[in-house]
Amino acid sequence: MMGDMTQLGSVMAGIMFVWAIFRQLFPEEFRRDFRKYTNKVISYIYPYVEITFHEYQVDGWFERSKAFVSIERYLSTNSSTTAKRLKASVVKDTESVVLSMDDYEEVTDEFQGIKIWWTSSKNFPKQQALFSYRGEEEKRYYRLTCKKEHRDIITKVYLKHVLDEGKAIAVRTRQRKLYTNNKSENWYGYKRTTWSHIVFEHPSTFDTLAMNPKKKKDILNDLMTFSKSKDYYKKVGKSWKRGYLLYGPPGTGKSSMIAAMSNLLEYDIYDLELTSVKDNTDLRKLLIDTSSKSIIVIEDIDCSLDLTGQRKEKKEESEEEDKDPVVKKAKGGKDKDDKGSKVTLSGLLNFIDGLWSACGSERLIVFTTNYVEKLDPALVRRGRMDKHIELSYCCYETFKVLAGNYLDLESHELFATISRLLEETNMTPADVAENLMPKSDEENAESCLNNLIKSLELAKEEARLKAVEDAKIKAEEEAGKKNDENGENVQDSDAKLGDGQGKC
Ligand SMILES: Nc1ncnc2c1ncn2[C@@H]1O[C@H](COP(=O)(O)OP(=O)(O)OP(=O)(O)O)[C@@H](O)[C@H]1O
Repeated sequence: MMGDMTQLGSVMAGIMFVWAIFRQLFPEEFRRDFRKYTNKVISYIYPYVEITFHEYQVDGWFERSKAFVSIERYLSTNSSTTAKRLKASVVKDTESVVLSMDDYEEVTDEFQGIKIWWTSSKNFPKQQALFSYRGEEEKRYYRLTCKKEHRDIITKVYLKHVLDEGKAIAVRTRQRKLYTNNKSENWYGYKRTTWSHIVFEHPSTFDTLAMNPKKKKDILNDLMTFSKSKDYYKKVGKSWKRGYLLYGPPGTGKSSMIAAMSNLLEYDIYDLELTSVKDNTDLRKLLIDTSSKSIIVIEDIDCSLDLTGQRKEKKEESEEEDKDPVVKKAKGGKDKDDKGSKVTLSGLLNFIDGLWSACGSERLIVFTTNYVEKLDPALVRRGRMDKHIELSYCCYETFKVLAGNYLDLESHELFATISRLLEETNMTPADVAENLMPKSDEENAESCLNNLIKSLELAKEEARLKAVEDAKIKAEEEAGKKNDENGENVQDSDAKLGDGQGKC
């Protein structure tokens, strides 16, 4: 053993000696040329092609290359069963463990009968810098090797397949987020609005959503067609986005539908609070900061800003405030200089379909309102809000979905009474759902249905009394008008929710 060690030591010493002589005799330039030519010769006879994908792009210090990330995801599904050494990492966005092949591992892949070898490796920095930055750290890379004759199919078809598949895996495994905008101030006092997010987990789906089945199917088809229409939008020269206007009384399922849309398409949600947006520039910045595959929601658009179709009148009122005719301070009217939102209708229209709106793709823009008739027609015209969806009071079809969800009931003898009562009175799906929920262990499906019947009868009676009261007030007003020779201006009371609204 001692003898072997001595022998090995003398061999090593010999090699070092020869290397030192070689370095002295042949300067660095010569060695570089030598390497260049040997590489050339080898490339003639070497039957393989190698493509390297670095983790960080030359011009991107801190951002990992998208191709590298996609390949990592793609290989993680492949390599976790074939590679012998795996590396586990927790992905920040998903907080789930992702297994990928460890450095210096090799896995093989097969595509259309072609064999492809993937290796992972890293380069080390030449010297350790005092202040390390991205360029001086270890540089990881993946290397693809394939036979020369397969070069075309690998570069033109296989790589696209890997990148697409990697992206799809990332979408499948990511956790969706719910973003909201807040005012923030950086260390030098500059105020701007930024997005903050939480993980989005909402149980609402199109299965649990109670509405007319035909209408639901139509919306589902529309959404699915949209999500698969990338090429179509490109062909017709439109940016890949679609506007939805959801309107109806409170508690009819507008928010539930947005959650169901997000769960169906696996999109993030950006819940935009317009009153916190300083001005149009701020709004544009927020838009640029949104990602693709997302739903941008502005809830209660009629309350967010005054966009009620009275632009001309507002123009006169607000001329001193701003040159733009529709500048209006946020609801609650705050000081113009600082707190109030100066977002204008034109700013909002630009947000929806201006040039900037084309950055990012595969996006839904959803407005919700309880008072559709109050919105400026320009805001909701087709092309901007492509699909107008009315969510209305509970009808029998809606009730049947809720009864299935809440009580596991498909039919019951009390259904006929409920059907009749629903035709005679207005009750939101939220209220129907509340009545169907068992409140104690003693309650069963039948007692819940009876609770609903009682509530419906009560609501019917209340509506009758209110109608009598309204008729009385109206009659008094008419009489007052007649008596008043000067014709005092009596304002109409606000339209009551649900009056004249259809169901389903
Ligand atoms: N169509 C529906 N299908 C299933 N559940 C519903 C439906 N409508 C309302 N609900 C139930 O009522 C609750 C409130 O509904 P939701 O918040 O979606 O109504 P909304 O129309 O957005 O109300 P608002 O205008 O006040 O925001 C939901 O959490 C859900 O449980």
